[in-house]
Amino acid sequence: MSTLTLNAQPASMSLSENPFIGTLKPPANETEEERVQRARALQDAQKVSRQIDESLQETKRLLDRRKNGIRILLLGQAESGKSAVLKNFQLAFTPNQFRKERGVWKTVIQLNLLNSVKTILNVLTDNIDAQLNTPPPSPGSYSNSYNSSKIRRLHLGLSPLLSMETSLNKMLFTETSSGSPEISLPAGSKWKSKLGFPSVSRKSSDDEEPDRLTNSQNALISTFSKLLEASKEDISSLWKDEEVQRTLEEREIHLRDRPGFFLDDVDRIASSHYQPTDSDIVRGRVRTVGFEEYHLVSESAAMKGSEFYITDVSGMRSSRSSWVPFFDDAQAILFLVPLVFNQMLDEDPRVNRVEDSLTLWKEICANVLLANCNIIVFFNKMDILRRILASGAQVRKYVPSYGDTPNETASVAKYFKDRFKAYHKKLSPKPRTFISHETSAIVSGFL
Ligand SMILES: Nc1nc2c(ncn2[C@@H]2O[C@H](COP(=O)(O)OP(=O)(O)OP(=O)(O)O)[C@@H](O)[C@H]2O)c(=O)[nH]1
Ligand SMILES: [Mg+2]
Repeated sequence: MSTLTLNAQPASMSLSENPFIGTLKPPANETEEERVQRARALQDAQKVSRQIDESLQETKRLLDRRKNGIRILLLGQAESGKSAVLKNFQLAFTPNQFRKERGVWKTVIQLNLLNSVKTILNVLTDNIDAQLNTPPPSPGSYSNSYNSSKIRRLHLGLSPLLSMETSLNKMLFTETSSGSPEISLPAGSKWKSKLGFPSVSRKSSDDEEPDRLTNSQNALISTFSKLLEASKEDISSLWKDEEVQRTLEEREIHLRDRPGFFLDDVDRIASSHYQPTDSDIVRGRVRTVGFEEYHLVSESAAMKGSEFYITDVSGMRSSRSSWVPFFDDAQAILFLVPLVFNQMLDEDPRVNRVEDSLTLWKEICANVLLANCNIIVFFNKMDILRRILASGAQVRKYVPSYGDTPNETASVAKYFKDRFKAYHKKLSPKPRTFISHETSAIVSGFL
């Protein structure tokens, strides 16, 4: 480290030769008072010099330690599963630390659950509006069990919970510029500190420690949980209602494939005594804003002392230019590609998710800063791909070049793998091996 050796004082240099301290030499005709002042200034200067030396030593020690660790950068579009992979690393290498955070996920997961409820209510309300504006094809042909008065009653019943959800989101999370209804995480794990759990990340795009929640804010969280419990039956019957399921199907809204889906577990999650499981935490959705680096020191005896430095970033299109400073340091990049060929980007509903991943992939492959970096592709969300294909969706409808290739999981995965591999070969500045895995990052323990 040239800057370290340039700034450090050579051991052979005496204090009086030090140019910094040398300016404190006694002037001619110095009075006693001036001499005392100068001695004090000299002592202060020596103290500062020692502190600088110590901090340089500490920086060097940390840099050496970091060099021996495994430095991983997680990349991929928003919702590709980067934070889910990070949580899997935590679960695999630092399970005790991971489980200590269990409590802070309760509120997040309960808010995720309510987000799905809001989506259903919005769809039903839109549906009723549409029916009111269009006369039925034949009298009585709309037999909607969730008619407008039922929806209004449901809205009314859930309104204290919904308004409390708005307050909680404001209190704990960041509003995104995309206007997304999802909860967003202000630069990593700082929200966990708010909820009383000390941050474990090394550095992030927001290093300010937030204030802990006040008693009244904690009371709000606990009231929210109790209100949710009181609404459990309403939520459960809403989700199980056949008419609701049919409406969602007609509108092609597949809630199970969306981030933070917990409606199949209402009874368990909407209980005030609910404790999230490992799998719940991995599935919990909080959109990453900015970046955060996590330092993991393996807790297992087999890998004792192994260290990982994992950087998790936001995958939003508007955030991707801020990834570049991390390229220099990364030893390995895990590049997440969710194979959800029938989904569009939230940020731009005209852009297909897999096409966006391919565009991003080409840029990453061609980047000269990453010429020596190992890049591993995780073709993620394989469980969702299987569900999409089982529902009968045809790949060629969304990706015309797929043509008449069989519409089944293995063929679809191979087709996309071949495309990513071809660009990797064509665009890499130097030859390197293409490595990929098919993953479902919500399956805890997949690593
Ligand atoms: N079904 C399924 N869900 C997944 C999988 N991987 C991630 N998810 C879920 O998809 C959602 C988005 O995952 P995240 O890990 O938050 O995505 P991200 O890439 O960190 O997204 P940003 O922070 O917005 O950049 C979460 O609710 C995850 O639980 C998967 O393989 N299968
Ligand atoms: Mg994330």
